[in-house]
Amino acid sequence: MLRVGINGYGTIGKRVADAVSAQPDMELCGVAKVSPDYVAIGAVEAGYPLYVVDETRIEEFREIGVDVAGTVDELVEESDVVVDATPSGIGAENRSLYERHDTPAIFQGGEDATVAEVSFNARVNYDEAEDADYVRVVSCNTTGLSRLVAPLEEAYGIEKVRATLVRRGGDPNQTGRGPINDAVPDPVSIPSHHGPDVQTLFPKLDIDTIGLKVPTTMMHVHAINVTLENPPASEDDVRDLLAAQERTIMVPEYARIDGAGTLKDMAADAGRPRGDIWENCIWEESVTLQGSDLYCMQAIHQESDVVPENVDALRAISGHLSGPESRSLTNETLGIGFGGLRDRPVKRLDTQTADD
Ligand SMILES: NC(=O)C1=CN([C@@H]2O[C@H](COP(=O)(O)OP(=O)(O)OC[C@H]3O[C@@H](n4cnc5c(N)ncnc54)[C@H](O)[C@@H]3O)[C@@H](O)[C@H]2O)C=CC1
Ligand SMILES: O=C(OP(=O)(O)O)[C@H](O)COP(=O)(O)O
Repeated sequence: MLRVGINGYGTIGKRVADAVSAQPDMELCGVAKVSPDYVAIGAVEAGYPLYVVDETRIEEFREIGVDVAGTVDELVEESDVVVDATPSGIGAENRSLYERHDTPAIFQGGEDATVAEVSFNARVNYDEAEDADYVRVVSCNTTGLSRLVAPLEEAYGIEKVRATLVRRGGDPNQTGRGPINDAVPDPVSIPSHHGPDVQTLFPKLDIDTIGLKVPTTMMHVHAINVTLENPPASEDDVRDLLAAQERTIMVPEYARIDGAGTLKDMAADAGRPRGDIWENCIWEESVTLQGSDLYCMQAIHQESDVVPENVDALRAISGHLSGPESRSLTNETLGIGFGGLRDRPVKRLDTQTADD
């Protein structure tokens, strides 16, 4: 049984805690939190031992009826591996804490690549994490790009990737975030951090990324052009290749899903926890081949696509299951593969009787 501690219990931390709890080979030792608030109450209601980051605030937790199991130091000592899901930059500061206890750690994509020995995606380089003590799961957009690049690179070879990332302005609970009524180049300089980040997984890949932020909390949306070295005969071959990927959903035209909002609505209807969508959602109609240029658009749920990657990173770093075994166990326990759509035929609306 792998004993896992979560340091930083926010958007990513609470989802990883739930995912770890669902694994038959893992035990959640507890979660560490800074402030006594509704999220702390939720952790205790979920039955997770709660540890405090700042010892002087223990009484504040007790005042709102939250039992404290100990300090973050104790959590790190008790854990075989820690998932650090603290805000960008704090993870790097925490590395000395993990070193002091000789506890391996998984960091998140908000940290620089230098925080860990390996930047990680379960589909791309699971085996590289096996000898590491410190691993970084790449950011949500980078995870989404890498899941798309991996099968295309293997099947056709890639000459060049150009991707425009329309990034959600903030998460639903980030009330202080903007933009409110704007579309903001972010960053205005090119490339955004995502291209170099994808290269931490694919060092030889030629990729340019451009980012901008828009006022939505739903999902990120990517518009992507990949120049293939050996393009297939038809774009249906690409659709079939992408449909066969474990953490990809092809969104068919007949489902009439016209945007990120409808995807989120479907996830809620399907009863997914928090309306999460762990998979890349690629609009089937957007997959277009013009000579060797492939185009497509995909939506990435920023709050959840890295969650299965964290679970696999935990197994990779502890070395007790192979990549395929870990991915398949993670997919099965979380329910990855979207209810109604995952196993449906790839089919265009114009081949059906239009009733609309
Ligand atoms: N939210 C997103 O869309 C995604 C975030 N990430 C990355 O995941 C990491 C965490 O991001 P979020 O979960 O969004 O942040 P968040 O702000 O929702 O959660 C971070 C939590 O850590 C706590 N915290 C702050 N300082 C701490 C400390 N010293 N020790 C322990 N806990 C501390 C905060 O109070 C908060 O509860 C970042 O590196 C981010 O870039 C990666 C993919 C997607
Ligand atoms: O990892 C993320 O995005 P990113 O891949 O654009 O860095 C998350 O959506 C967090 O992004 P944020 O830095 O806008 O909070």
